[in-house]
Amino acid sequence: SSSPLLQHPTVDLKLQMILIGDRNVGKTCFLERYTDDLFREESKSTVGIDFRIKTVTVGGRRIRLQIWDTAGQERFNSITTAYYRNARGILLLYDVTNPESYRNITKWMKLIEEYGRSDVEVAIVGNKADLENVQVNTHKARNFAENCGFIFYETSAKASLNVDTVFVNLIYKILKQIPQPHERNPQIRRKTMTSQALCEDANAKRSYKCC
Ligand SMILES: Nc1nc2c(ncn2[C@@H]2O[C@H](COP(=O)(O)OP(=O)(O)OP(=O)(O)O)[C@@H](O)[C@H]2O)c(=O)[nH]1
Repeated sequence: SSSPLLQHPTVDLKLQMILIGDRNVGKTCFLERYTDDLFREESKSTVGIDFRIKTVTVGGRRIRLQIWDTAGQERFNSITTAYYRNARGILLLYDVTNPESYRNITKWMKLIEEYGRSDVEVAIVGNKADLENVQVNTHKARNFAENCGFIFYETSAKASLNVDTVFVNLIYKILKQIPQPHERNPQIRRKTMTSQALCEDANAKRSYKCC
């Protein structure tokens, strides 16, 4: 059996992310577009939890992503919330043609607050933006997300709109919290640690109560 280093000779970092949101908003399709660049009209409802792996290079760092896809049905919450605590990034999806899925964002945020890491980075994602009968106001949704300090995008898994962009932006935000591994130069090391300490302080003060 080879060492983990030999198995992943080029990976600098492993990150876990999780997709949450109401059933049928397109979480599985969104993830499949990202990892396999495909789209299914007949996507099956997720039972419990599933994951996919993707390796990407962001900011010059090779990152192995483990991305969890959860069932939107409430009866699975006791299973899926157990995966929140290892996730550095959460993608909270709603369907732009379904106002109820947007209103339920606050319910999902309560679960993030209860089960997630205090320094988790969140993206609010309005999916199915390819459809014509959009019912959720883009500006209101964006304002809401940005007031919470979250990333915001409208996306389409079907038309392949902004799917990569959401992940890249989220990864950049997460990387800001993680010191670079070039710790040989003490000058750089001190700087990195200071900025990380500042980040941690800012995160400690952050609360979703603003929303
Ligand atoms: N038009 C359009 N349809 C989409 C898009 N994304 C997903 N769908 C459709 O929406 C339906 C539900 O997609 P899923 O990915 O299974 O939804 P989910 O959020 O994973 O659902 P659960 O597993 O039940 O929580 C499927 O019929 C998809 O084809 C999109 O961007 N545009």
